[in-house]
Amino acid sequence: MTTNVTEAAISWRGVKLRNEQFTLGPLDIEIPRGMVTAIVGPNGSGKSTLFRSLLGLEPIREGEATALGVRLNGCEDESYKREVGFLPENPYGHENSLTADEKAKFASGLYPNWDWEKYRKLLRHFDVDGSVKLSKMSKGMRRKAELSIAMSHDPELLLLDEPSSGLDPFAWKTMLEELQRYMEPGDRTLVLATHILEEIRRLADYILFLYRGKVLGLYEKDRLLDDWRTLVVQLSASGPGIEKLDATPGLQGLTEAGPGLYRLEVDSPEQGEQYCRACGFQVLGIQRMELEDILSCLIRKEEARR
Ligand SMILES: Nc1ncnc2c1ncn2[C@@H]1O[C@H](COP(=O)(O)OP(=O)(O)OP(=O)(O)O)[C@@H](O)[C@H]1O
Repeated sequence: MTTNVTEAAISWRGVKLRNEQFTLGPLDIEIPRGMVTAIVGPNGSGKSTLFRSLLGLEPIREGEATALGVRLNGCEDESYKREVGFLPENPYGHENSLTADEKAKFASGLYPNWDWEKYRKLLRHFDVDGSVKLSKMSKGMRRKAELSIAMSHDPELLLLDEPSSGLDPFAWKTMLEELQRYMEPGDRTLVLATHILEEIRRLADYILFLYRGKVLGLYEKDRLLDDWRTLVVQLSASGPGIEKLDATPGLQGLTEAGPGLYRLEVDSPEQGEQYCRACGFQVLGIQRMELEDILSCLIRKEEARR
């Protein structure tokens, strides 16, 4: 799968990761550079596994994977990791006894671009006291501290696994502001896994849908929300039958909503509507689709294929 963006920050070709219970892939994806990509998918679809593979924590044994131009299979190139910031889904237990400042001190030794001023500014903006032990912080406070640390070397690639988990609405707003500021120079790439639709609406340029370890699609968010519509169509007893509906241009999903009444999910609504009218069907309504409905439709399609 390719986007229309020529340069990719992350590129997978036939990548497969496997353990006893789970297979992720094969993945063929290009995540565009300089953009925000949200990875969206139900629990257990492989979002965190995918992040771990980018950090070398899950070995890639099949396929070709590159990130920031570096080949990741068997990668010993630590310089790549200096350009990456990572916020894991769950905090690391072995860091519990550290204060945020102590963890930051450790990180400052790993990242040549570490910026103490940036770190302090982020802590101030998030209202976190860096002298408190991570284990003594509330869940949200720790999240904010760890996010500040992940961003303080101004990484070229920022990977955030459910960053807003535990954040209150004010902290969430601060996080959005900081992430938007991070993207401002134009050459940074942010990839985040999230279940928060509002976060996707506000931040994402692209959406990568994952389901049961498979990619259902990589879409430009604005196009996706513009293009996908629900058409409600009434068939008449004397007119053409349901088999005609199956040929609707851009048809993604079709459900019966009542006697002779059908709900069509389409990704080319104008052609779909024209076609339905030309067939003599009555188009009773056209509605934009929400992200969750688009994801449900893609999942139903994938389930039908399995
Ligand atoms: N139906 C299931 N029941 C139990 N475990 C599952 C199921 N489906 C997948 N898993 C497990 O989920 C793991 C993949 O999870 P991963 O953390 O990468 O997903 P995720 O998309 O980040 O999920 P979450 O949204 O819950 O954080 C696999 O190791 C697999 O064993």
